[in-house]
Amino acid sequence: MSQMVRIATRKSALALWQAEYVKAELEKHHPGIMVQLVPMSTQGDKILDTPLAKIGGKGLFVKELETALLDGRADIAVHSMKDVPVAFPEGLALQTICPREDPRDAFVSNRYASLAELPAGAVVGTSSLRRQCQLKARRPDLVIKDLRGNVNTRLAKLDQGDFDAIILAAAGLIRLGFQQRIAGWLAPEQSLPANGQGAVGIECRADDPRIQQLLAALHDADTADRVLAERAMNRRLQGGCQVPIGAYAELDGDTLWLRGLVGSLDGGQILQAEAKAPRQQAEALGVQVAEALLAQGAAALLAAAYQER
Ligand SMILES: NCc1[nH]cc(CCC(=O)O)c1CC(=O)O
Repeated sequence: MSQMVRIATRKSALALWQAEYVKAELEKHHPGIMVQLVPMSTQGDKILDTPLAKIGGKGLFVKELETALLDGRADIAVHSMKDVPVAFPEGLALQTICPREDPRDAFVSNRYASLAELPAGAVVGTSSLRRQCQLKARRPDLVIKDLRGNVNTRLAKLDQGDFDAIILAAAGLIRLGFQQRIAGWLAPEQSLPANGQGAVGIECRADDPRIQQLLAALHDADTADRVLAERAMNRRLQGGCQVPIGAYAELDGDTLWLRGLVGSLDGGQILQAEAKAPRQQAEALGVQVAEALLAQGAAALLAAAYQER
């Protein structure tokens, strides 16, 4: 009998792209396998009019998918690692991390070629506190407005003229075929990416060796070690909620280089720390960079960001 795998996925274009990608990879590595998508709506998709940080943060995008796994309605769930809370539920495993797409933030505008070209008072759309604080630190003269919705919705709002520019993850734009809309890339020095940005992870039941065996072929160890360090940093700094934190790791041979950032919402204060370690010590590296940020006062900034919501 042929193997069957059911993929729980959100219905947004990006989520469906990622699920189709995993389906195609499974079919490539395991000829004859049957793969089925099980699309579902999550709280994060239903509530579109409120800033994410106010309604409980990123976990809203994954909870329904995880329930489907635990109920046996699906075998795997495909996530943007950025949206997966750092505290992980019991009974589930997230061991498979696919090769990372471009992790940078992208500048998208119909009028201006770069951030530097934006005039004072220009309106920039982003809903991420991380992007907001780094943007305000660099350009306090800009007006930052909240921008929710999936990638297509955000582009539509830009095209309607609601914003002079918007900032989005390059990965989502590239995956959906909107690469030509990227006017400029923000280097990590300008906008340190979120932990896991650009990486797709596959979650399954912890006690499902059949599925785990099938997934092994899709795993990318380089991406996994980078994301492990990034998530360890976020975990040491707090829990799950949306906060102005950047965490970005690169690999040079077998050496991981992790950079971390915590900011105030108004961009008035930006704390930064970085360290290097052998890739085998990814988690310890994350904790080390987090502690360097805490030593500079990160806890107070995060508490203030939490209060303001
Ligand atoms: N928070 C929504 C979300 N989750 C993952 C991506 C982009 C793709 C990725 O980072 O893998 C996006 C959109 C964005 O931030 O612009």
